[in-house]
Amino acid sequence: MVKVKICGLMDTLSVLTAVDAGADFIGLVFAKSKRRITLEKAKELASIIPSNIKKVGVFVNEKKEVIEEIAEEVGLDYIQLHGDETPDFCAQLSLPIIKAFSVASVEDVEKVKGYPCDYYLLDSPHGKYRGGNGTTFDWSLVKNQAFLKDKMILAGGLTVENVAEAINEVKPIGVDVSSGVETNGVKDTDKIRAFLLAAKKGETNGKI
Ligand SMILES: O=C(O)c1ccccc1NCC(=O)[C@H](O)[C@H](O)COP(=O)(O)O
Repeated sequence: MVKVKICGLMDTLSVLTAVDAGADFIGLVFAKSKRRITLEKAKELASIIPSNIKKVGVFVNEKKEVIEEIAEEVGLDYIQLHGDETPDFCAQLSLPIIKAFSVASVEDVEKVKGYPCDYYLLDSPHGKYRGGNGTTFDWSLVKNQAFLKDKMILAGGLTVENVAEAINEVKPIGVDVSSGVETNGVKDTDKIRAFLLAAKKGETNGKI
């Protein structure tokens, strides 16, 4: 079954809803964003996430020492790098890595090759912030690419309305959402449940 990451959670009710509705990854944003949370809040939210659900810390061009200190304090399972981090930088981190890439061209997809990481999060080109902008990209750029198959988390503008279509068309190993489960910029528990239901019903690439 496809894995689902719900990103940018900032409050207890949203976290408990994502946990109850079957999320596989929960993303906590430590980068410049309207969804950025403090270290204290992150520790509080992390403490109510069961260990089978992976806690992902999202960073943009952050120092290795800062990432490692936050990861240790919060108990992160994955580091999501959403900036211009190099393959060398990814290799230096001791935790599992999700590397995010903005996809607007075939060349952008080619850049993914050679990155040492556990998952590639393929996202739309960034807007005001490096992620979480709620826009889709051309999925045809990333489908039928053998080298992406086992590691691809599809992101960018996914919603309850388009997530099943996205899964069927692209066949990623996972999907990620932030804006699509919000109402007026705030996480919406009904949308979190509906998204997880729609995503988990979608087809998979048979690898999970
Ligand atoms: O979500 C943010 O505010 C954010 C800010 C800076 C860097 C990354 C950020 N989010 C990372 C994510 O994984 C988002 O879920 C992803 O970009 C998709 O967002 P959306 O298009 O809003 O579903």
